[in-house]
Amino acid sequence: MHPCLEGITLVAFDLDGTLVDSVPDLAAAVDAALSDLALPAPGEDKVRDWVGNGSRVLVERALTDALGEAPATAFLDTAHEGFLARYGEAPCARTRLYPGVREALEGLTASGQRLVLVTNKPEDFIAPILEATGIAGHFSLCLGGDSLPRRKPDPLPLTHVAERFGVAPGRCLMVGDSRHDIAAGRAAGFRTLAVPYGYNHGEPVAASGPDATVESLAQLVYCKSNCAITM
Ligand SMILES: O=C(O)COP(=O)(O)O
Ligand SMILES: [Mg+2]
Repeated sequence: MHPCLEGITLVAFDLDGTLVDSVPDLAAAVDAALSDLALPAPGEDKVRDWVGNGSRVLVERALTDALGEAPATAFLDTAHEGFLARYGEAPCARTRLYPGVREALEGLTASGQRLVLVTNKPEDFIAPILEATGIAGHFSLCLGGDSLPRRKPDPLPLTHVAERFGVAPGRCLMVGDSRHDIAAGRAAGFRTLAVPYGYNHGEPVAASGPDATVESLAQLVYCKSNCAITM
C-alpha cells in the first residue's frame, strides 16, 4: 500500500480526469450544444481546460469563448439545457477508465477501505458512467455537483461524507486531478492525493500542494517499500 493510505479508512475519489477520461464525450456534447445555437464548436483541447467547476460553468466558459463576452443568463440557461440533453444522449460513448483505476479500486475495496465518489459533474450522469465502466459497485455513496448546496472547492461534500460514515476527517483521503479537489480536501481536513494526468485548467496540479502525487492510481495498491514516491 502507498504510504498516503496509512491511518486512512475512507477514500473519496473525484471522477472526471481522475477515474475516467471523459473529455471526448463532454466535448462532443459542448460542440453539439453550441452548434445547435449556430456557434462554432470549441473541440476537445479547449474543453479539457474548462472542465472542473460543473456543467453550467463549463458551458459558460464555452459561450464566453465563442461570443467574446460573458453570455446573458437566459442564453446560458438555454445552452446549458442543450448541453445536458446532448450529454445525456451519450455520456459514455468514448469515456474510458484511466490505466490502473480498476486495480486500485479492487485493491482498496479488498483491503477494507470505504470508497466514495465526490464529483462536480451533475449527479444524473454518475450512475450511467460508473455502470458502463464497471466500477459502480465499489462506492458506498456518490455525490454530484448538484447534490448539495455547495460543491468543490467548498469542503461541504467531503465534510458530508465523513460525517455520514462517522469517520474523522484526518482518517479520510481525497484523490483528485484538480486544484478544486485539493482545496476541498484541505479545507475539510482530509489528506490529499493528486494525479497529474487529468484536467486542471492547463496547470500542474502539483502547484496546489497535495500531500502526495501518484502517476497511476495502481501505485496506491502496488506501491512497495522500494516505491520512488513517498509522502
Ligand atoms: O464536471 C466537472 O466540472 C468536473 O467533474 P469532477 O469533479 O469529477 O472532476
Ligand atoms: Mg476532476
